[in-house]
Amino acid sequence: MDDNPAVAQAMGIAFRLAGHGLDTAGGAEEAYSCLAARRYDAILLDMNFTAGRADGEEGLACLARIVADDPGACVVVITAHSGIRIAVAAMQAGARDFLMKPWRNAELIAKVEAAMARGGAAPAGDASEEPARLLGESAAMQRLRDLVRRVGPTPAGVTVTGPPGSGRGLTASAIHAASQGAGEPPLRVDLRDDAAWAPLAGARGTAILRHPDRLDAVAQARLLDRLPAALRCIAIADDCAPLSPALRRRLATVEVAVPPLAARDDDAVLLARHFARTAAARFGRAAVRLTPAAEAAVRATRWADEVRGLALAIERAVLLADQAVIDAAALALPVAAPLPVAAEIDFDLTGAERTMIEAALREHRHNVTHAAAALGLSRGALYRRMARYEL
Ligand SMILES: Nc1ncnc2c1ncn2[C@@H]1O[C@H](COP(=O)(O)OP(=O)(O)OP(=O)(O)O)[C@@H](O)[C@H]1O
Repeated sequence: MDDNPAVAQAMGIAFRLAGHGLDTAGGAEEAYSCLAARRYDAILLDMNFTAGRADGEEGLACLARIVADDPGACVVVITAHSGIRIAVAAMQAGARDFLMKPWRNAELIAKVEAAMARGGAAPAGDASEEPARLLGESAAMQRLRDLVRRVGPTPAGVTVTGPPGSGRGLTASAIHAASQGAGEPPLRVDLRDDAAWAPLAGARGTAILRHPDRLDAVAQARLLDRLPAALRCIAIADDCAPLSPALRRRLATVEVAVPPLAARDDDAVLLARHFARTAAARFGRAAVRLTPAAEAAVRATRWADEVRGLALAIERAVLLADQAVIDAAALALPVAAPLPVAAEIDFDLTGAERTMIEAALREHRHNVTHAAAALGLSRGALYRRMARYEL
């Protein structure tokens, strides 16, 4: 991760010549997106990525987040020649090694290979699963990540609640990845399916149990009987209320509530960019960018099926895009809401425009210059529309 494309390009060549692949990210958001999409053997992290900064604080914050999400991550930090103090702080914070700029390619490759070899153990979690990294910079998501880190290492029964599609499964996986048993894949059981209960007999390690709240009282009592004492349980439910007190004690010592997208500030846009990036890579497309109007639409939409609904809309738009951009029209909103019958269809473009402008103004704290840029309008054009809609 380096904000200087020339550095990233030079390192890319050096690594390819040494027989390794290298993905590059120009900033923290892109780096987290890459790390959420696949597992990496090593991460090279520049310690300053805003022009003019040299205190290493950005890099240290990024390192703390990477290591907190995956304590086994192999991070090698890159500092300027004068940055020995920053390098020491990074080593104390969990980096495996550091490299000074300017670097020699042979030293760069040797350090990264040695750091990987020192790690020894396989990455946390099951390598066949997607990494359990919860993206989002909102206060609500930071609280969720904190809670995951606190309850993950304990043996407590945890129930993850929230709206379907909001990331409950990913959160359950993140709790497992933060636990002592992270090296072993969890047993996954959809409790609605009687036939899927069999592996619970004598099971050890961790089980991720879906939908205990959909069981009736008799089935809940049967489940309680079947759960071996040594099994750590992470449940996923719409709500804890339907659980009997006894089952609640076993499965929901702690409830971890995943917030709906609507409570996550600007995270929908960040996730949309992430899904555009991963979908483009998956479908073999060149990088696809969302226009400011598309981002405003993402922000203003109440996504049916939450994050999953948003991901679906972005993936479809990437597939259908004939250029390297996704505009608001390509999102085909509203996404997963049932289509209204003909008499109810509201072709109110004016209302949609007003909503988007309101969202952009809110987002940019009524800074007209920034809101206009986000909407792809000139300041004058935005002022005219604000006057028209009496905003
Ligand atoms: N914060 C997040 N960061 C990155 N990806 C996310 C995030 N939240 C959800 N996703 C992705 O969105 C999709 C839906 O999430 P997930 O399957 O965890 O939802 P869920 O709440 O378990 O849904 P359901 O219970 O209906 O199956 C997944 O592909 C998941 O990786």
